[in-house]
Amino acid sequence: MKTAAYADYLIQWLENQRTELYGMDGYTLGVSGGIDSAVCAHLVARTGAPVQALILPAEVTSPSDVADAQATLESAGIDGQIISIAPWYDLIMQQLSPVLNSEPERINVLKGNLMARLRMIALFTTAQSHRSIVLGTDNAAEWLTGYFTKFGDGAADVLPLAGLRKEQVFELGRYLGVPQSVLDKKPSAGLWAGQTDEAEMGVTYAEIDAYLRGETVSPQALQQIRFWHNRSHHKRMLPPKPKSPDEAEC
Ligand SMILES: Nc1ncnc2c1ncn2[C@@H]1O[C@H](COP(=O)(O)OP(=O)(O)OC[C@H]2O[C@@H]([n+]3cccc(C(=O)O)c3)[C@H](O)[C@@H]2O)[C@@H](O)[C@H]1O
Ligand SMILES: Nc1ncnc2c1ncn2[C@@H]1O[C@H](COP(=O)(O)OP(=O)(O)OP(=O)(O)O)[C@@H](O)[C@H]1O
Ligand SMILES: [Mg+2]
Repeated sequence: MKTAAYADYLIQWLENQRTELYGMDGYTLGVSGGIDSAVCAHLVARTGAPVQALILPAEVTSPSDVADAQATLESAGIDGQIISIAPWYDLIMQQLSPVLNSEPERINVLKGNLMARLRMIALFTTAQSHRSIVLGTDNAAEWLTGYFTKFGDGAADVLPLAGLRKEQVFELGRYLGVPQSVLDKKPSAGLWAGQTDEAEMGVTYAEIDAYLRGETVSPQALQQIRFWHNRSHHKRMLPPKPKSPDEAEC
């Protein structure tokens, strides 16, 4: 990758989407303390357009991630706000408890998906009030595996990192000046204590990246990549629509 040239391309691409496709004034994004949102923050900072950056910790969010998110904003030269989603989460879980299955599968994932969707609400509400577009931070590895919450962090107006393998996101991060603490940490959705992407998916980003480069990967890695890819087709498509009465000749 010609890193500097690709960074310039992405900055211009973002501006084209914002002005020509959407006709909007700025950008809104969530900044977690992880590499994907850090790269996005640096890219939008370099457009010169207004940016609303939100740090949205839940109760499970570690203080070090919040500190890394703040360091990210400082390094990008943009202001941000810290807004806790914990009270919203507690209220929704409490009010929904009568209708929730009392023994759901993957309870951590269910709770984490609620957090991701609460962040989506915060971002779209803020974006609309500023006439901004919402950035999604998914990269090519996450898109392939569907490793995001449908209508949560997967909900966005643009996906600037969707063409980048994880290794390329790091490369861009180093070039753009993302803080070292962010570059050094293991990718995590931060949806429960100790969660890492690679442990949950059962495959490393190095292996997913190798697959994306078209290289041969181990049978175990291939099995896991196929498993995650096949279970997530529904996330990469628009909701199916039936024929109209005219089309169905009814
Ligand atoms: N066949 C099917 N199997 C399961 N769900 C199906 C479905 N067809 C439609 N659906 C719909 O999709 C929903 C499930 O999809 P979804 O809600 O996305 O849930 P799901 O894919 O089960 O969970 C999200 C995954 O993404 C990870 N994640 C989430 C958020 C952020 C990050 C990160 O890296 O930061 C990672 C998270 O740890 C978890 O592994 C169902 O409620 C249903 O409405
Ligand atoms: N605590 C948070 N505050 C604000 N936004 C968040 C928070 N947690 C997650 N997000 C949003 O959800 C996105 C998806 O999370 P994800 O973990 O995939 O990316 P990341 O944390 O930026 O990088 P990495 O995958 O390396 O951890 C983030 O990029 C960010 O936009
Ligand atoms: Mg993360």
